[in-house]
Amino acid sequence: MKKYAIIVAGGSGTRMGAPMPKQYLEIGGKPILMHTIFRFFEAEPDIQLILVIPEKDFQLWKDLCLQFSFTVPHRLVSGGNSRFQSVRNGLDTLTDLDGLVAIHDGVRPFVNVDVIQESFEVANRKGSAIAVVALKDSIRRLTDDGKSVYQERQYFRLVQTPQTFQIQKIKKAFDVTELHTFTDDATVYEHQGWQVTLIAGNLENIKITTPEDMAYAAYLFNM
Ligand SMILES: Nc1ccn([C@@H]2O[C@H](COP(=O)(O)OP(=O)(O)OP(=O)(O)O)[C@@H](O)[C@H]2O)c(=O)n1
Ligand SMILES: C[C@](O)(CO)[C@H](O)COP(=O)(O)O
Repeated sequence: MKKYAIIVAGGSGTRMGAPMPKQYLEIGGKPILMHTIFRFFEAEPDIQLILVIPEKDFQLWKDLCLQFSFTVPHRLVSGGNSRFQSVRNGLDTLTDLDGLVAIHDGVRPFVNVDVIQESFEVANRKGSAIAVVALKDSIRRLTDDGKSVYQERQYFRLVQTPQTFQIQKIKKAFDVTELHTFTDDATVYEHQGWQVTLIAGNLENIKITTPEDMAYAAYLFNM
């Protein structure tokens, strides 16, 4: 069973507000994206890696690979205007319908190797494997009339990536879905009437989003 990973990094990082898209910012002296790609290579050395970035950044990325002597094999695919479209562009390049694909945010460099391996193992058996973590805080739901309602947190999970699937199914789900407002791949899959399987993610697997996350990421890197 062949394994693929689509690393989506086609965003512009508006919430980070940095001079360049956050996926190219450095942690521990190396661009975030290189740490992320390396985790997948470490977990599955035979994996086929697909990196989705804006076409205008292809040269920048190639220059960074030279500058940092980054030699993990991967191929580049052009990003789209939304995360959904970037994932779809990556999936469109996959022809091996019998394989498995992990879809992962380029800005989650602290994913555990164990989580990646388990996601492939579970997706092979069940069709999908979605990394999630339990909440530590209490939560409340806001209502339209300006109030809030207590929620039982044991029924909730924070959803991370990787989200790993049998290629045939996730390709079909993305092909037939016209609504592009889904915020993750599990929801696109589920929209076909297929139930997703959850696996335990790791708490450090944060999505680097805002400037405070950079300081926390530096701390996690040095742990
Ligand atoms: N058109 C897009 C938008 C997002 N992403 C990727 O999806 C992941 C999660 O998105 P997010 O954290 O929201 O990244 P940005 O869109 O860059 O951030 P922002 O919303 O602050 O602009 C990131 O790795 C991002 O690069 C993508 O591949 N293509
Ligand atoms: C896919 C994701 O990281 C799961 O938590 C999240 O939905 C991405 O959201 P974003 O708003 O595109 O960053």
